[in-house]
Amino acid sequence: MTTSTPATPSEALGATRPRISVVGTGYLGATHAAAMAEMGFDVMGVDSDPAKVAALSEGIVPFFEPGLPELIRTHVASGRLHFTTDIVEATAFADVHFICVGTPQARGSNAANLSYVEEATRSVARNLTHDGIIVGKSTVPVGTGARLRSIVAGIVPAGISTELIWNPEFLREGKAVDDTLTPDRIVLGGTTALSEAVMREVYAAPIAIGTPVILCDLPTAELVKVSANAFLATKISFINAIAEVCEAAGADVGVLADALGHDIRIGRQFLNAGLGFGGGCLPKDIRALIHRAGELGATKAASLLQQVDEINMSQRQLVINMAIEACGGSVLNRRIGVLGAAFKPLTDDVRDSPALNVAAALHLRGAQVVIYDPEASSTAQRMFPTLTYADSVEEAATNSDVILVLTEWEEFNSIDAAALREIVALPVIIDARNCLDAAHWRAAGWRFTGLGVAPVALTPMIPEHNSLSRLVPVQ
Ligand SMILES: NC(=O)C1=CN([C@@H]2O[C@H](COP(=O)(O)OP(=O)(O)OC[C@H]3O[C@@H](n4cnc5c(N)ncnc54)[C@H](O)[C@@H]3O)[C@@H](O)[C@H]2O)C=CC1
Ligand SMILES: O=C(O)[C@H]1O[C@H](OP(=O)(O)OP(=O)(O)OC[C@H]2O[C@@H](n3ccc(=O)[nH]c3=O)[C@H](O)[C@@H]2O)[C@H](O)[C@@H](O)[C@@H]1O
Repeated sequence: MTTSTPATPSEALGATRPRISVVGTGYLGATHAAAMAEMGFDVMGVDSDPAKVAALSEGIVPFFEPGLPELIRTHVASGRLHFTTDIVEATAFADVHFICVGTPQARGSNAANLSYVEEATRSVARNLTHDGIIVGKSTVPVGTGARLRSIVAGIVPAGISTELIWNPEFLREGKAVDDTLTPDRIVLGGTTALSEAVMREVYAAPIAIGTPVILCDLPTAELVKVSANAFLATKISFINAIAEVCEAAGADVGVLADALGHDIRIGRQFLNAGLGFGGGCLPKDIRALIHRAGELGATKAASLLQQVDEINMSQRQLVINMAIEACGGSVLNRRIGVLGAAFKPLTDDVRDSPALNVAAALHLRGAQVVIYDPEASSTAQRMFPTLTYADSVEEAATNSDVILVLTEWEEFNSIDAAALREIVALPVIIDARNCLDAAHWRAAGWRFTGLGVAPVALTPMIPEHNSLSRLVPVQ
């Protein structure tokens, strides 16, 4: 890199202020590009999908993410944010190149498919026209950064200096804008003094409000990310395992989770028992970690996470079985109203959605499944075109033999249970996200079942040999 003494870190890259490229403008990249523009940088988003680039260039976000369309429109209009399909244009424009392409689960394996990350990194490196920093943001198995470094070293044009560092992302869909503008932490793996200084300039806004910066080596940065997702997944499977005990013992997992959550060492978040986790990240990230840990001979992590995955997937089967049972042993020709298709509320993302998994499985068993989701009907329709989609809760519920609540959209809390009872064939509801007020539904005459709570009809069991039992009045 430039050896004279630069006034600012970005001047060392030959820029007055680093200009940013974001390669891959999906859920992560589009949000990151918009947030960088919001922080005052000139940004070019690059995507190989021309339709996505065309939409984003017009300020249209091709997926549902609260607050993102406004941010994109603002900065497309301000001229700070551009989109292109041309990597050559982006490498000529920018000094800091964020790699934000997908790392899906490989077909037929638990491993991550790294072909997109590798191709995106290669295309940046081979087209560099001036010194720059390549910043990996995609979630990758440990060891990927080191491998990419050697690839980059072999193809970067002569006379150009570049560094490759890793800066994993922790945003949640549905809260992506806030999470990007005000992250919990900024992890920087494998930086030199120069790249650290440039990244501190890039993240000056969140750093100024106290966001901690964690500097570490490349493998630690890669592992922080997948461990965070693995821990969140473990918390969810833990509570779902305890939910099974609660149900068997007549306890209430919701109350239990609230009580656990008061212990700040545990915390209440990610202790909602129910249908379990899905989405484009948690499932594939724990599987990639199982695979990588296995390759590294780290068998304890692999076997722990294997259990987490198995418990999680068994929740989907549990709900399928509950629906079959509610229909008297077979769902053939029974009408099932499904509320929710997205993998969680506030998104239209249906990648590995537990809701769609359950809905499709029941459809394959001969049920007439009608799905309503406030935002995800179109994405769900693209993935499962043979299922039937409704425009409202009422349409999905009409003549149903059972209703399944599979995504906890806020809207479902304001359903008038009494009015809905009038239009169903049978007033039976399974709340697989434990998000509804059971008392409200039962009072309106519904047979209501949640997960991790004992069936309401059970009478309390008091062992005869317990002398206190004589003191308990018989109801
Ligand atoms: N979605 C999320 O909430 C988060 C995702 N991540 C990670 O970020 C990465 C991206 O995830 P998503 O944004 O969800 O995926 P996505 O599938 O929504 O977006 C990836 C984008 O990259 C584009 N692309 C692929 N190869 C390309 C190339 N060579 N050049 C230019 N564009 C290319 C695709 O067309 C697509 O638009 C993954 O590793 C994921 O694990 C990390 C944190 C949060
Ligand atoms: O790597 C990623 O892509 C991201 O993955 C998750 O974010 P996200 O996939 O958007 O969704 P979460 O909010 O984590 O929810 C994941 C799944 O867990 C389920 N969940 C969540 C919480 C809970 O208590 N119970 C539960 O079943 C949700 O319904 C959902 O299906 C992480 O929370 C982010 O920090 C991370 O950046």
